[in-house]
Amino acid sequence: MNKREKMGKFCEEVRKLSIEIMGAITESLGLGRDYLSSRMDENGTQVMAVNCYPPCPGPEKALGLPPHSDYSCITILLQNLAGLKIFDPMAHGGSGRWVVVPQVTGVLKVHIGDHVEVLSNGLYKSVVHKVTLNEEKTRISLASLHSLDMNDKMSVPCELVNDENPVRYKESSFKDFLDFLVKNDISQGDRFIDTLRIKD
Ligand SMILES: O=C(O)CCC(=O)C(=O)O
Ligand SMILES: [Fe+2]
Repeated sequence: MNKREKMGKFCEEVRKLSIEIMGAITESLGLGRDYLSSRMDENGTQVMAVNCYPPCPGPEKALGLPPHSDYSCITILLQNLAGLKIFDPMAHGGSGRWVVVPQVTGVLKVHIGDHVEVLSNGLYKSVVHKVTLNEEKTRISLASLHSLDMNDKMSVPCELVNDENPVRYKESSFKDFLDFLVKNDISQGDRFIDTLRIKD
C-alpha cells in the first residue's frame, strides 16, 4: 500500500469507527444506536485536518492552536507527540485547569464536539482544547471531524425535552458554523456554541 492508499484506508476506517461511537452515544441518551446513522453515514461530513507544528524556539510564547471546541459531533485524533491539552472546567473548585493528553503510540483520542452537546441538550459537553508547541520536534496530528451534512441542522431531540429539561440550544448546521467563522475571531475565544445556548 502506498501512502495515498494508506491515508484513504485510515479515513474509511476512522469513519466506520465514528458511526460506532456515535451509536454508543445516542444509545446512552436513550435514542437508540441508529438515531443518527443514516444522517452520518451516507450523508455525513468528514473533514480530515492534517496539522503540522514545526519546532518552536520559545514554546511558552506561542500556541499551535488557540483554545477552541470542534464544530463536529465527534473528532477522532491521532498524534505523534504530546502537545494537546484539554480544559477540565470542574478542577480546582470550578476555576478549571489545563490537562496534558499523553502520547501513547497507536492510541486514538475522541473529542466530544459542539454537535453532541446540542444533541444531548447539554448532558455531554464539548471539550475545549489547545495545542502547545515543542522546542525540538515537529508534531503532526490527524484530526478527523465527523458531522452531519453541510445543511443538516442538529437540534435537541424531543425525546430529551420535558418540564424539567427545556430545550437549551438552538438548532444549527455546519454551514451556519462556517458563516459564524467568517464574522468572528475564534482565536480570540469566540465560541459558536455560546451563540446557540438559550438563556433561562
Ligand atoms: O493537533 C491537535 O492535537 C489538535 C488539532 C485540533 O484541535 C483541530 O484540528 O481541531
Ligand atoms: Fe480541535
